Parts: sequence; structure tokens; C-alpha cells
Amino acid sequence: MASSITHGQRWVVKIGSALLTNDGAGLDATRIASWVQQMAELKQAGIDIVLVSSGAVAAGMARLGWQERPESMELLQAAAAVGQTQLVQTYEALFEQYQLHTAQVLLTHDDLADRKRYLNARNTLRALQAMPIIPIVNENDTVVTDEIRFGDNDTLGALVANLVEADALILLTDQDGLYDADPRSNPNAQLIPQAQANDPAIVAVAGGGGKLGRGGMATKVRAARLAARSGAMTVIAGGRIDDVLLRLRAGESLGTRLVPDMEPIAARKQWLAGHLQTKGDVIIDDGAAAALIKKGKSLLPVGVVSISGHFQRGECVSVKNTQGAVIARGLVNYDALEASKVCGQHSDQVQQSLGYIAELELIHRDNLVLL
Ligand SMILES: Nc1ncnc2c1ncn2[C@@H]1O[C@H](COP(=O)(O)OP(=O)(O)O)[C@@H](O)[C@H]1O
Ligand SMILES: N[C@@H](CCC(=O)OP(=O)(O)O)C(=O)O
Repeated sequence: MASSITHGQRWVVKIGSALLTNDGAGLDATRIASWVQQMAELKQAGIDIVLVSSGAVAAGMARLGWQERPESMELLQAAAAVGQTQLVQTYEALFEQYQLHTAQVLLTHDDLADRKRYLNARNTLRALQAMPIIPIVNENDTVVTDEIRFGDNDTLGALVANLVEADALILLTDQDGLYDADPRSNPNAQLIPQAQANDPAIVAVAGGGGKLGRGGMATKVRAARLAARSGAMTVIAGGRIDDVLLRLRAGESLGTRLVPDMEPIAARKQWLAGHLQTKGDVIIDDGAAAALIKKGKSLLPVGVVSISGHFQRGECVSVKNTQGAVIARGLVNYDALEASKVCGQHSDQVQQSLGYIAELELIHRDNLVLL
């Protein structure tokens, strides 16, 4: 069966602390090498991969010779700062063997809550994804405080999946998936192969984490719900299963699949349709209106008559016909000033007017919902 796992082109893979470390004593280099080899193979097969990797604190503790995880925030942050360099060094050296490089992306909650920074992070990640690069994301542990930290990387993984509009979020952990009870304390617990991401029953069975990881299954199930908002499927799978990523891609039933209610584009369009607050209007001519309505096309600058309002790139605008009726809503690729400069222009003129070309479309059809 075709699914976002076997056919999707964009994956976010998250590797948790419980899995990355050798029982807390530094990074498990052998296992990391095996995931790198699998991710390299997937990337070379055309799947854009963003890796969300934990392990900075654990690696830092080992490098500093600490046996016990410190309690204080500043020592944890110091350990993360020491460990993050080792983490990225390890990945970089391994990916290099497959002619791939890595890029370090450290994010905080604030970065994703602020629209401009969110869009910049999205554009940077998209640009990186188009290159022979594996972006490696972690929380920017040095600057976060208790109140604003994600804490667990499951939530960060889900937000990155929303950010890059991933088809799938793969959460690799130390258990083979989500069980109907915590297998650490219930030896008879049964694996749940598949559920709806929004099913309240799975929240009830998901418990807390072990001594190395932070969130346990509770944050993984919550992450699946968040990822489902942009239509991404989540798989919780055992990172110690041989060739787990390649076997998932080949369609093998491993781990737990948490399925969204909607495909990625449908989810985005539903979000757009419910987005009442628009930042401006784009008035289009009859030819462009017909292209949107009858042919399902993107909106090009050439069909635009005028612009009103103050909007930034990436914000939501109303698309109106010349009689003033709202016919669509969408996320715009240019800010208001740029959009008014390119009104009515053919794509080859746009570059001249702006001095650069960001996207050919003023609003891409995937980001446009007809009303
Ligand atoms: N219903 C459940 N099924 C599977 N594991 C569970 C469940 N409830 C709690 N857990 C615990 O969640 C842990 C994995 O989460 P965590 O320790 O945070 O790892 P990671 O670092 O990979 O995020 C497992 O070791 C397991 O003990
Ligand atoms: N940012 C932290 C990771 C936090 C963490 O442990 O997350 P998780 O493995 O999801 O439970 C680190 O790199 O150590």
C-alpha cells in the first residue's frame, strides 16, 4: 500500500538520548554509524532527511568525565555545549564517507513561535534539503530556560516536521514501538502496530521516560498529534532493529504507525481555510481567477491587478476578483512591497524588477484554498 512511509519524499528522523548513548557512557558510535549508513542510502534515493538528534548532554557528560547527570541548569547546559560539538563531529565524519555533509541547526521554542524566524528557519532547512546535506537539529540548550524549553526532542521533531512539511516523522527509541503498557514494568505488554494519531486511547497507555531519555512515550504520542496537524504520519520504532529505516521504507510493518486524519496538502488547506485573519488583499483579473478556479493553477504575478495591506512573505492573504469577492486565501511568497512591484508582470520581468527571483508563483497552489 502506498503511504507516506514508502512513497513520501520528506522525512524527519529523530534519534532519542536513550538510544544514542551506550548506557549513558558517551555516544554509541557503532549504532550511529548504522543509522548514518541508512540515512545516506535514503538521501541518495531522493528522500530529503532532516535529522533531529538528542545526545548532547550525554556526550558532554562523558567528555567531562561525569558519572551522574547534574541537577543544576547551568551544568546541564555546559554539558550540552561540550557534547554538541562531539555529536556533530561524529555525524559529520560518518556522513562524509557517503559524500554527504551535515549542517548544525540549533532551535528554541521562540524561534518557532516568531513568524519571521519560523519562515527563515523553514527557508534555511529547505535550502539545505535541496543539497547533499543532512541538517542536524537539536534544541539550543545553552540559551533556553526551564519555562521555554521543549525539553524532549519528540516535540521539537514534530515542530520540525510541521516546519518542513514532512510526509513522515520517524521517532527511533529504545523500545520497539508503543505498547499497551510500559514494557519496562509489564513484561506481557503488547505492541500497538497502528492507531489514529488523535486517538485518546493511546494517550492513556503512553508513560514517562527512562533514566536517559526525557519524555517517554507520552511526548512521542503528543508529537504524533502535532505532526498530524500538517498531515505527517509518525512511526515510533526501535532504533536497535537492524536496518530499521530501510525496512520501514520498503514497507515492512515495524513499530507503531500513528496515522493522521488527512494528507499533508489537505491538512494545510484546512488550516488555511480556518485562518480568518488575513494580512492583505491580492486583486486578480478574470483570466487568473479562471486559472485558479477551473484549472487548479498557482497564482502568478502576471494575473495580479493590485495589492492592498501590509503583509510579510509567508503570511495569509485574501485573493479577490475585480468585483471585490473573495475567491481564495493563501500564503504569499512575496511581501506587500515586492508584490506591488511585480503586479501584472511576466515571470521573466519579475527578476528584473526585484533584482532576484524567490519563487515564480505569488501564491503556490499547495498553499492556496478556494472559497
Ligand atoms: N506504553 C509504552 N510503550 C513503550 N514504552 C513506554 C510506554 N510507556 C512508557 N514507555 C517508556 O518510554 C521509554 C522511551 O522514551 P525515552 O526514555 O524518552 O526515550 P528517547 O530518548 O528515545 O526519547 C521506554 O524506555 C519505555 O520505558
Ligand atoms: N537537547 C538534549 C536532548 C533532550 C532529550 O533527552 O530528548 P529525548 O531523547 O527526546 O528524551 C540533548 O541533546 O541532550
